[in-house]
Amino acid sequence: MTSGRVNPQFRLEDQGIEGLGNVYYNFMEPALIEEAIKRGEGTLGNGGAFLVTTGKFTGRSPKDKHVVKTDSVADSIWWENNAAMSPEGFDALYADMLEHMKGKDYFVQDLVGGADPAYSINVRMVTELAWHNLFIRHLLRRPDREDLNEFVADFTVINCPSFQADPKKHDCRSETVIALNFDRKLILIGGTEYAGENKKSVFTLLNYLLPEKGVMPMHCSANHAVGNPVDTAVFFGLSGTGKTTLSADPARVLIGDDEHGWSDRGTFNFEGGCYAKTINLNPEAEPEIYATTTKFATVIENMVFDPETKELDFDDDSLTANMRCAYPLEYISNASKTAVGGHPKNIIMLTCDAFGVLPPIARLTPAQAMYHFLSGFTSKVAGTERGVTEPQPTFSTCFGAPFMPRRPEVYGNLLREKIAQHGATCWLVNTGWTGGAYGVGSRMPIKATRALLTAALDGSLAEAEFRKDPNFGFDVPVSVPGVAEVLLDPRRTWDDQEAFDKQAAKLVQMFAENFEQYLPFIDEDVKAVAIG
Ligand SMILES: Nc1ncnc2c1ncn2[C@@H]1O[C@H](COP(=O)(O)OP(=O)(O)O)[C@@H](O)[C@H]1O
Ligand SMILES: C=C(OP(=O)(O)O)C(=O)O
Ligand SMILES: [Mn+2]
Repeated sequence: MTSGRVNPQFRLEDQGIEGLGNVYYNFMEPALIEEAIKRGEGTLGNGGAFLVTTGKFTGRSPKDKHVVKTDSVADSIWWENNAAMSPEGFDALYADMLEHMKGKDYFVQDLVGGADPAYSINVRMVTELAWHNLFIRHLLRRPDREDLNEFVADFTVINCPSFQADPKKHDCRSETVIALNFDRKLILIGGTEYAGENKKSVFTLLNYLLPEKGVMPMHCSANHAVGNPVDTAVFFGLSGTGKTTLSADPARVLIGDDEHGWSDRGTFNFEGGCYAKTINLNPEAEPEIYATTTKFATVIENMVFDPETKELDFDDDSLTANMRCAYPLEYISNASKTAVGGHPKNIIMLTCDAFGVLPPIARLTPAQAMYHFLSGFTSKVAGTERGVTEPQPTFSTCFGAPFMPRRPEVYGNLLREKIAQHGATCWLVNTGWTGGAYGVGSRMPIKATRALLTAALDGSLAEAEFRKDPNFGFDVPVSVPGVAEVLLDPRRTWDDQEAFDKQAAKLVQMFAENFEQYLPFIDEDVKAVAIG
């Protein structure tokens, strides 16, 4: 039996996917929740939120993600960063997955990635879980209902958590698999229930496709000034650095919280929703995101709650530190209706420095911006990736290495050209530790980060007095209204200043060692600002 709305010429059977049980096409939120509850996938929460747990996998499995090594992509994929799968392995994987799917019910959402129609792709998401269908309906962009009658997918994603891959037969690493095949226009996901794999696999796809069209794909959030989309800011950052938190600024219009493109026409969100961390979510510091946790159909993933009152416990990380809520963009009251913005006037590179060495804000020259973009220094926070249980320093190039199929210089050069063309001002913002490293100091207060960002974005910070940082060579403001002066100089926040100097020297050394790999590819002016 099939139900729902679908292009009669583009059913799963037309794609060669046959023999399934019931197929539910493009169900809307209430019907998806009914189906999910019927199947015991989760329970209803306050305000009609939907509460789920995901079992063993509560974060991404980057090591289980593979790109299929077909002739057409063999020369353009950065294989040192993307595990290969043979075309034969993929064909066997696909055949076995289709066999496994036989007789089972599936949910289909026909969606769009990219708010600018000039650069968007149609994505069909086929999911075993009704709530995954709800999740991805929030996260990607929903076409008008009437347009579904003509929808044809450019790419299809099949997500089947109950399927277990066979490393020998399928040329993968474990029973969990995420396999991207650019020739077959297919992404197969098996053996994990973590919802983030759905959205990040589409992101990876766009990161491959868009550079060929001259569009810079970015792991960043974005917002613009009220009434003035030309005044756009983007916030690059690896998971946990504050993209979602800091872009939801009540004084600005939210374009999106995670993935954007920068074309000759300006910036555009790839997505139509947000995926926020809820650990220690505080209604005073983050009221907009907090409010979404009791809105209809918001997906609450891996949060502990009181079975009687369904009150969520924001401090209980016993299931994972990576507990999340997923909601459509419009649940943030000041979100953009179009999800597009201008050319970024300001580019913020967020880092979460668990060493407590980097200043809370620094102004970067274009060459320094390129240096930090390629370096991508931050700490992985607990939970988002399997096996990470406390902050772990890492260099994740382009602030998103797990999602970058091409070589870093492809993205670096594109960004460089666009910064030069549009004269964007670049900043490095540390949302990590102050007053000592992780274990001694504490996380930068959100209020201070917000005040610094406000000053950077409204132009007042440009007027401040700056000092040159002795370790990194960038400009650091000496004082900013509304922020304790001592915070601006990390060395002064440490009790033991010699210990700071040692830690700083160690970090400079780490930067230098990591950057060696980029030296053959970069311009002289970037080489000149390379530290260490
Ligand atoms: N100074 C700060 N700036 C931004 N986030 C902070 C800060 N201090 C603590 N946090 C917390 O860090 C986390 C940042 O996560 P999030 O915004 O979801 O990052 P991302 O979207 O980049 O993955 C949130 O849980 C937020 O409450
Ligand atoms: C969903 C994710 O993104 P982020 O933490 O950047 O919001 C993720 O990394 O799994
Ligand atoms: Mn985020």
